Amino acid sequence: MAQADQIIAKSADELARLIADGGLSSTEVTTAFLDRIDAVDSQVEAFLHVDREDALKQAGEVDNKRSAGEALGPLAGVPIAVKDVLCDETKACTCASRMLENFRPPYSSHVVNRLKAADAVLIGRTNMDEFAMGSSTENSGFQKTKNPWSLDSTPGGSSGGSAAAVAASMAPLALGTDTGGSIRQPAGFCGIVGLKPTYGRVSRYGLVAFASSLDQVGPMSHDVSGSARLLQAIAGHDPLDSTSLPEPVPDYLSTIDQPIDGLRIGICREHYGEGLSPEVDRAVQAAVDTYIEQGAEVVDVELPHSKYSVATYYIIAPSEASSNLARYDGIHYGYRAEKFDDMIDLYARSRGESFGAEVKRRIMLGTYALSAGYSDQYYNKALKVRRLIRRDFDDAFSKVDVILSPVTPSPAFKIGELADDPLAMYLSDIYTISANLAGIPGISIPAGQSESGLPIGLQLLGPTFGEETLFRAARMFEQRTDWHKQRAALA
Ligand SMILES: NC(=O)C[C@H](N)C(=O)O
Repeated sequence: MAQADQIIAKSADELARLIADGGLSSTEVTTAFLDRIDAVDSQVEAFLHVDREDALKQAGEVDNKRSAGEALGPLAGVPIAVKDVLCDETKACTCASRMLENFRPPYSSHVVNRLKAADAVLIGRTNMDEFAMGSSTENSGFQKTKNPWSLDSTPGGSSGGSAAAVAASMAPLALGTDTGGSIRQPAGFCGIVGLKPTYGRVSRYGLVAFASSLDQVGPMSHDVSGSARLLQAIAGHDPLDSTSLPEPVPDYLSTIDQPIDGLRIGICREHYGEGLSPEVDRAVQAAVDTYIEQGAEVVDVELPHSKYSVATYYIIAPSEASSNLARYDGIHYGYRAEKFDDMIDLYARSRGESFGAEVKRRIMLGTYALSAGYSDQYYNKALKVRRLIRRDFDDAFSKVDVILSPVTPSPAFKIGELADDPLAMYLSDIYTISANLAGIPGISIPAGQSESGLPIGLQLLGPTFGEETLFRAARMFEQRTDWHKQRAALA
């Protein structure tokens, strides 16, 4: 194997350690990943923007710091792909929308600043569903990202570019965002690890808002240690986000290899009914057996309101989106229509010409749900159901440490398969959405493969601030299996 092939096959944790010890320079590592992008991204289309020179400059700075004996951050020299919804003042931030095609943010997001402070190399900006609305990355205003395991399948979404970048070994780490499953679902479809943190664990400052009470930024990687290392760098209180919480951040990496004695795994029987593909069902049952072999106890839990989670989400998320996206009016910033009659016409044309169909659908749904005379019936009622969903989880976590479930009802669907059926697309988030409504953390880990060779994910949900438990429990599975070592066979 050539040196570059060996580098891109390594996990983020191995790379971080090798660079820190001087076994590899960041320039070597970054070059290997940039070359991989050059070789395969024309097939995968995971990136919207890669600046080779800039990435190598960042890598060179890390190498110089190292040779000067200066202290290095925890991600020193490790390349990371960033979803194009997180502001970086040195780059355009498009949210994969024509509306923001030329938008250069005047400031950087908290997480981008944290990555820079951790000495990471920001290698490129990844594709996504427009404004994070979607589950397949087909709603991007620019390109359709392919699943590296099967180029005619979607990578999931909305963080499909980030998931595909990691799965295709174009970056060892990526940042995604998760409003209703947008980290966990693409991680599941692409055979990688993805974690949605507790709401408030990671600052949303500089994250372009979709649904502010649900959005969280989180890590994506090949294995659990990569996500733990990345979360460590971005978690913690930020006074610039009033919803960020001052809870201390544990040292995730130091406990990750400690198995949880007598782990209590909650299973909700309702998760295993109609609509679940037999292949996913089998993989999840096999995962349960793997835990039982390690002394875990399986406990039935009830989540009686989770059947309302998709309906609840598709009122609350579009309502917040309709308000958040009101700022794109063609005047303040963003796309402006060339021809218009008056101000109202300018608003209408600018929005009409630059937003895609799904964004328009969500704005209309949300505006309707919030409108006078309907808000009690829809929005306010959805808030009450959200509270009940949260309460179900509180009850469940008084009995168990984690709740185990599929990530999605089936492995990755084909490009175009659900594109004309928004409801079917919304249902692909059925297992992930309730965690966002409840604000709790969830992790998706590789746990199997379908007969046609597509990855199958496993989800573990934890109580508020239970990320450490999730990492340890996920690592117990990883130590007994090698799904996380499988790589997509791209030429
Ligand atoms: N943004 C997300 O978390 C994904 C979800 N499928 C949505 O379209 O809202």
